[in-house]
Amino acid sequence: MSSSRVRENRREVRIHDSSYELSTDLADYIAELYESSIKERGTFAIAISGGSLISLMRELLRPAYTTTIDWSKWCIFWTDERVVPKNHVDSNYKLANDLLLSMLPIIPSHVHTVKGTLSAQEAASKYGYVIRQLVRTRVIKASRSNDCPKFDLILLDMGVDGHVASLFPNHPVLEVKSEWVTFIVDSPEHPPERITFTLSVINSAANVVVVATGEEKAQAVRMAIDDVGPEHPLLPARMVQPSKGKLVWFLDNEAASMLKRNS
Ligand SMILES: O=C1O[C@H](COP(=O)(O)O)[C@@H](O)[C@H](O)[C@H]1O
Repeated sequence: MSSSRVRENRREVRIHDSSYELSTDLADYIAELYESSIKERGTFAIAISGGSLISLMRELLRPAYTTTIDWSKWCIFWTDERVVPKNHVDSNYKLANDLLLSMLPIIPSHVHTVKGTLSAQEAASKYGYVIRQLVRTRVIKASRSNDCPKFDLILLDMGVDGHVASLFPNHPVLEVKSEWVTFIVDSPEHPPERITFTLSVINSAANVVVVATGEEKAQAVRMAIDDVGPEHPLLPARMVQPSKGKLVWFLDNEAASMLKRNS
């Protein structure tokens, strides 16, 4: 059992030998951030993504966490959602609910889902409004340097092409700075209609985690972390650079296999 960590400024890269070790470390890290948020302000505002992240988070279902965490303090949001009904197989909410949330005593009104029955534009605007209200009532902190929400933790799962949330490489959505939540109707990956946090919101968080596992993600991990490939300047994973917060990458050996420090 081994793992390695490289820290520089406010970025850390954790590389694990197995997905079991990765998920254990991830659960410990989430629990640590939960504790410090509770001490600081009594609430934990966490935004989750879809994809393989959710299976990796299932370590939180172990009694070590279920019995020690006060789940009533958790407020859950989505970094992105596909514009489909909540019971649709493509729904990020359904994935998280089926594999994780339904097994935890989280207060239903603290689970802030996206209305997938509206148009993408309406769903994004409504979700932005919900977040605005919760910033006003201090459920979510506000950033001091801009007017953005400052989530206690944003959990991203990087796709093979280097996308995070529903921010895709070289897509005009990467330029949206004035909105907190925006929408796309031409996602390169199915389904086409999605809503997503903008980079402004992601980079205003107090803590951001990016998870990537598997050899097929190694190239994008290299481009994002080693900052190579100037031919792809608009790689979303590389654009995740919290302005004041901390960024931690959680990788397995396969995803880390092309990193400079690994060769
Ligand atoms: O479409 C999406 O994909 C990513 C990554 O998914 P994976 O299957 O490559 O792990 C996900 O994090 C994002 O939230 C989602 O909407």
